Amino acid sequence: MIDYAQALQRLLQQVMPQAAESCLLADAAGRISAGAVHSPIALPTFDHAAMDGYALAADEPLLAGSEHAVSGSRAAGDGACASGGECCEIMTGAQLPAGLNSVVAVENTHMLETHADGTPARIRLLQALAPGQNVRYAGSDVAPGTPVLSAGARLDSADVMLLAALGIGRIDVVRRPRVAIVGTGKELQADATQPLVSGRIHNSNGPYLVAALRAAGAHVLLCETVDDTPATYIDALRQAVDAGADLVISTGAVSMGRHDFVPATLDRLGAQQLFHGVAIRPGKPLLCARLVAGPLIFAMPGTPMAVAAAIRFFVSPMLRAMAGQAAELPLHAVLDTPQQPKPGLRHFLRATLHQDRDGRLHARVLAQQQPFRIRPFAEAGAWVVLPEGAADCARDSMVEVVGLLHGHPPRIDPPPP
Ligand SMILES: Nc1nc2c(c(=O)[nH]1)N[C@H]1C(S)=C(S)[C@@H](COP(=O)(O)OP(=O)(O)OC[C@H]3O[C@@H](n4cnc5c(N)ncnc54)[C@H](O)[C@@H]3O)O[C@H]1N2
Ligand code: MOO
Repeated sequence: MIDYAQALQRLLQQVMPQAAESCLLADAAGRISAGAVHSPIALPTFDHAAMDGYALAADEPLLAGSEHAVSGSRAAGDGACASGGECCEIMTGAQLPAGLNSVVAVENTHMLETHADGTPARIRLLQALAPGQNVRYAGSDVAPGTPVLSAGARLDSADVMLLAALGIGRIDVVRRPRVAIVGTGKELQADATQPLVSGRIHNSNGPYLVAALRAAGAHVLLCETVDDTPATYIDALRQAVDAGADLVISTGAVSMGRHDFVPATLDRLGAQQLFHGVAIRPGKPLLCARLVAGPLIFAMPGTPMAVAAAIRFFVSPMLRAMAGQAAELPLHAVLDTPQQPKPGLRHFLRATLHQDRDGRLHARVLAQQQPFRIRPFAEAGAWVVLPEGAADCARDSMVEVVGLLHGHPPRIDPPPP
């Protein structure tokens, strides 16, 4: 049986980068940038006032008590103009009239006279004014040509704000990987709204996979449930291929039982197997292959935590590589709960995290780690990863932690009482 690193390497050798597509900026949050973006303009776009007050020409500091004749008034949105004198009323955001270079806030002035229409005619400074004070200069936030987004970046709302300010209304993003899900098992009751028939269970892997894959940025094409016969499975795979799937995920029937037909069926279909069985817990019987028609198939064990681990530690790195994203950097935490992992296996454990008073991150591996248990997964905020050679992990040893899904940071809970 191969180890995790070998399995991942085989998988990543199969990566085919996703094509790019153009996306409206309004729809871009959560998408992955397909290329670097450079600023087409300066930000701010012109020198403008940071305060409501008066714009003045100050080659050197203007003294407190100095008096200035006011002509004109500028508001945000007014076009460029030349100054009509030594001082002009100005509002926050208004372009500085040519020839004026400093702004005094209105509360730091005293109005001495007004024009006939009530607008300011003469003011006195109550404080000294330094040259350039209260002016936001063109390009001081972003100079034209500055890189503002790198290829492979996941766009968040802050990126949307920046790109919108730069007037970028469309952006090239990586096309969402298209995924088809096929759950196998005659125990799965198709209609979740009906009371369970004897021997049947509700399908939890299907809805989990739809939610997790969508949260990971994938487009879920279909989520089918089939029984334990090769014919229905093959039919569902055909549907997945016809729908244009880049990846197919099936669950169940990959282990040693008499009804575990998936490995032999994929063989019969001529699928090129990358691996079947990885030295991990949970999820050891995981099978990965390339279907003759093109897409990769992850044939996951049916056990719920085997599915969750396969998504997090195999599918997620694959999706990142397809999107041109670098491998994730894990966090590290102090282990509060000693562990005795089985030698030779990489363990993926459900855990909660908290920070101590010194800001150090701590991990508590949840007590019930059997792979059929779903409740501890729902309580967990992170995965703890213990590598194959971890031996006994004493309390206070440092362990690797990652969020429950890629692109989603681990959840940090309040410290336990
Ligand atoms: N003799 C051996 N038996 C088993 C071995 C082994 O090495 N030798 N490995 C065990 C391990 S580890 C795992 S994991 C499971 C994997 O089995 P399968 O991939 O064949 O999966 P199934 O038997 O179809 O299902 C396992 C389990 O999960 C439940 N299940 C299946 N699909 C769903 C679903 N969509 N939603 C919720 N639950 C589902 C299913 O009812 C079973 O309880 O094999 C061990 N056995
Ligand atoms: O690999 Mo299985 O999920 O341990 O039961």
